[in-house]
Amino acid sequence: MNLREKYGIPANAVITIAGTVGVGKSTMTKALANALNFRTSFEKVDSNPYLDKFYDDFEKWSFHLQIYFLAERFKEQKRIFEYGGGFIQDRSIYEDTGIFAKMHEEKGTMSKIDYETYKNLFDAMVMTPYFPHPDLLIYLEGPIDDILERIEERGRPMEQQTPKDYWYEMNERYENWIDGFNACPVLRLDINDYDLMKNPDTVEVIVERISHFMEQTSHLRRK
Ligand SMILES: Nc1ncnc2c1ncn2[C@@H]1O[C@H](COP(=O)(O)OP(=O)(O)O)[C@@H](O)[C@H]1O
Ligand SMILES: Nc1ncnc2c1ncn2[C@H]1C[C@H](O)[C@@H](COP(=O)(O)O)O1
Repeated sequence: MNLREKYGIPANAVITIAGTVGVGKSTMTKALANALNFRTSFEKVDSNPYLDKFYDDFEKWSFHLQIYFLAERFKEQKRIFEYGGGFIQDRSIYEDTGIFAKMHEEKGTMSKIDYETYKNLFDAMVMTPYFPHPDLLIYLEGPIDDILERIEERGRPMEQQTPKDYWYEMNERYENWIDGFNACPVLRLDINDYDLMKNPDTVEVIVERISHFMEQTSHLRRK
């Protein structure tokens, strides 16, 4: 019996992993998909044609990048629901607008007109009764200094060259955003409560928590 069966997680569940850059979403996505025998939906970083340019010049490339991410995530969303679920998704579509686009608009590195155009498109595509929300959003959180260390260790040059204040501000925005998020049930996990790198078996504890949480919130989920 695999962990999904052992803990009664529905085979068609869609679980999305949210949290700031470097917190451990991809690592968690792989571990959970492996434990539950689910498919994965990853953000493509290396093949993103705008990301490097964006980090070089936020003002010039913010709009292009947001449109690119929106299209990519929407395609992934379609793929997930065409398979009938059974997916772990690395980052939710809600973070694009709730964190990134909003932050750049408020900092002045995305124009108000571009933001409005982007937001209208996002709302028309996503915030409709026809858009299926995930069954669960797992929010990863932890001390910002630990997260900065992880960004450093991972060593993506574009992120290394970005001032630390950018990551501090993003983390703060995440904490405020998650407190008001209500598109689907949220399970918050502290990154210091598990260590999937040193001890991969801790994934079972997380699966158990997911199972317990999904049982408690089953009345809130899509049928
Ligand atoms: N539990 C952990 N302990 C130590 N390092 C970790 C842990 N989880 C992830 N990492 C490391 O932190 C970095 C960022 O993790 P990643 O999963 O890529 O984050 P994200 O997808 O949220 O940006 C990677 O180098 C990864 O190996
Ligand atoms: N919507 C986004 N706008 C700007 N930058 C974004 C967006 N989504 C992801 N990113 C960036 C942040 C990181 O540099 C990479 C990958 O994110 P990660 O949290 O490491 O998976 O893309």
